[in-house]
Amino acid sequence: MADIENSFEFSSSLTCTSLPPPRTRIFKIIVIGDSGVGKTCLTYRFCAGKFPDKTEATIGVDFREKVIEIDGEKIKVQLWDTAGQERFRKSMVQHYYRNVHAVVFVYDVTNAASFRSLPAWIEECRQHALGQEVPRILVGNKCDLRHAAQVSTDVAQQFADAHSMPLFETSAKNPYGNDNGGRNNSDHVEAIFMTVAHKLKSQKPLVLSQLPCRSGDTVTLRRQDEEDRGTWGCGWR
Ligand SMILES: Nc1nc2c(ncn2[C@@H]2O[C@H](COP(=O)(O)OP(=O)(O)OP(=O)(O)O)[C@@H](O)[C@H]2O)c(=O)[nH]1
Ligand SMILES: [Mg+2]
Repeated sequence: MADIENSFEFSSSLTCTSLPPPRTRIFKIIVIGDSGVGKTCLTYRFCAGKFPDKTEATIGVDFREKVIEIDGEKIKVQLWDTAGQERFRKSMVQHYYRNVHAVVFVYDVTNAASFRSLPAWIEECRQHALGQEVPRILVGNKCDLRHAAQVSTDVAQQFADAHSMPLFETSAKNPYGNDNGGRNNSDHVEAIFMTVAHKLKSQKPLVLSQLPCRSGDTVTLRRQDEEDRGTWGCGWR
């Protein structure tokens, strides 16, 4: 864990004599929700492009990364796939919420209890001082099992509206949703995470303030948001 946390540290200077090495912004997105809702499958689907053959309950947290390109900038989307089971998460929880850029709440459309748990997950975010400026989205997973749905889109949409979150319904297994009465109304997993990344990029444009320098001098690179309110926590590699 220490290594991962250290990797977020921002190297604040470079010399003028050499070109700056290419840096990649990292967007840390945590994925939370009850055990079994499909967090591992969703993150795997986005990063590996397929549904995993088999999953086991996540212990602590798993990390998955994917480099995407938006408007010519390469961005590393780092998904923190957290454990839904309390016994597998309690020692790790404080690490999840450090320097988070966005939160994805997941419920299972075929499991009403997982939907009813959402206020508790939102409360956990609040307890870890996650500000309102951190984008949140709500994802109803397993839409391929639409025939077994226990949570209607209308009810989920009302909840999402009440918490100012966009709602996406999807299936990590079959993003095209051909078991939903013939309609193709699932959001694509890829599109969901790309939407979050676009939002983060537009919210936090990269602004470098560079002091005048002579050859060999050290210049300071500062992110706009660091100037705004300390550090936003966006890592670089
Ligand atoms: N039909 C269907 N099954 C899914 C889907 N996503 C996940 N599953 C199944 O749901 C079960 C749980 O999926 P996981 O991704 O391991 O769930 P999780 O939220 O990571 O669970 P924890 O790690 O315990 O928190 C597995 O058997 C998956 O195969 C989906 O979109 N459709
Ligand atoms: Mg898991």
